[in-house]
Amino acid sequence: MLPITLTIAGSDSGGGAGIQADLKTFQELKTFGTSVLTAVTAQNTYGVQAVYALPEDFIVEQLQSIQSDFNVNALKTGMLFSASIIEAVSKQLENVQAPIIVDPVMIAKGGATLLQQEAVDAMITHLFPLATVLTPNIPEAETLTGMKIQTYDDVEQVAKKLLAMGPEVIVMKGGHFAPEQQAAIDHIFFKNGDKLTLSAPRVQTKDTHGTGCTYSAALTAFLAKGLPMKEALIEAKRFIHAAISHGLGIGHGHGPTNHFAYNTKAKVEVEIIE
Ligand SMILES: Nc1ncnc2c1ncn2[C@@H]1O[C@H](COP(=O)(O)OP(=O)(O)O)[C@@H](O)[C@H]1O
Ligand SMILES: Cc1ncc(COP(=O)(O)O)c(N)n1
Repeated sequence: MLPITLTIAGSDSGGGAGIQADLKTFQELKTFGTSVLTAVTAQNTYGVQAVYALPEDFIVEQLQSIQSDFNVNALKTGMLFSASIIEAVSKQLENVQAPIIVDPVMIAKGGATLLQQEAVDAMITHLFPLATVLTPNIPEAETLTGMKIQTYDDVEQVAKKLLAMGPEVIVMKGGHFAPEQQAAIDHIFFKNGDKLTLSAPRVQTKDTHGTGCTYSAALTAFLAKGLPMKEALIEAKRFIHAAISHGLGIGHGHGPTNHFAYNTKAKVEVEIIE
């Protein structure tokens, strides 16, 4: 049976992030992608020009349509925008057995708000207890904990605080951390105390629109296919690294990543430190 994946996120008209990045990634990884739209953005590689959030009832309606027909093998959340959307979605996910990957999307690379300030608490209260994996970038992790991250020690302390909020695994994504380093390093912390560090060469490029969405979608797809957690994390890192390394030169601003690359280009070596 084809694994079924689900993304609950916002639409990016420019096709590089949000629902579009997720579905492209799900498809490349040979899973059957389904989607629940929370908001529609007018967006391109320059930034977000407008945001239109959908009514909570209609978001729940979409989710019910999927839940009443499909056996979803893994799902992710992306842009959830408001506290009321988070509450409605979380309620609907309460009895889900499949892995839930929460990408706590807050601010687009161009600075547009994708999560209202007062929604941060709702996310912590309602969604984090349901999360299998949480994938914050550094600014998101700082906002969620109210702590500053400057050193590796800070990364670990913040991750511990996030683990206490409910998720089983915290992926502290390194795209924004120590940009002077030659590597893009993700530090991963597990509830049982295990740690995993995944490092890949940092690519000098401005085409990083949708990296977080694409990464969490790849992780969702690999988990849907039944890979054990650590293998899924390693393959997701390979997927995003290939996508960033082979930019498509699309648009005039911060371009999208290449969702084809994992399947069409040589695989990069990810350094694994356990
Ligand atoms: N320039 C880069 N070169 C290689 N990998 C990168 C680069 N920027 C981000 N990554 C990787 O992409 C993934 C998404 O990270 P990040 O950019 O921090 O997330 P977000 O898009 O949510 O801000 C992580 O695995 C990170 O290490
Ligand atoms: C609809 C939508 N969802 C999420 C993002 C975040 O994108 P990025 O991965 O570049 O931070 C975005 N720009 N638009």
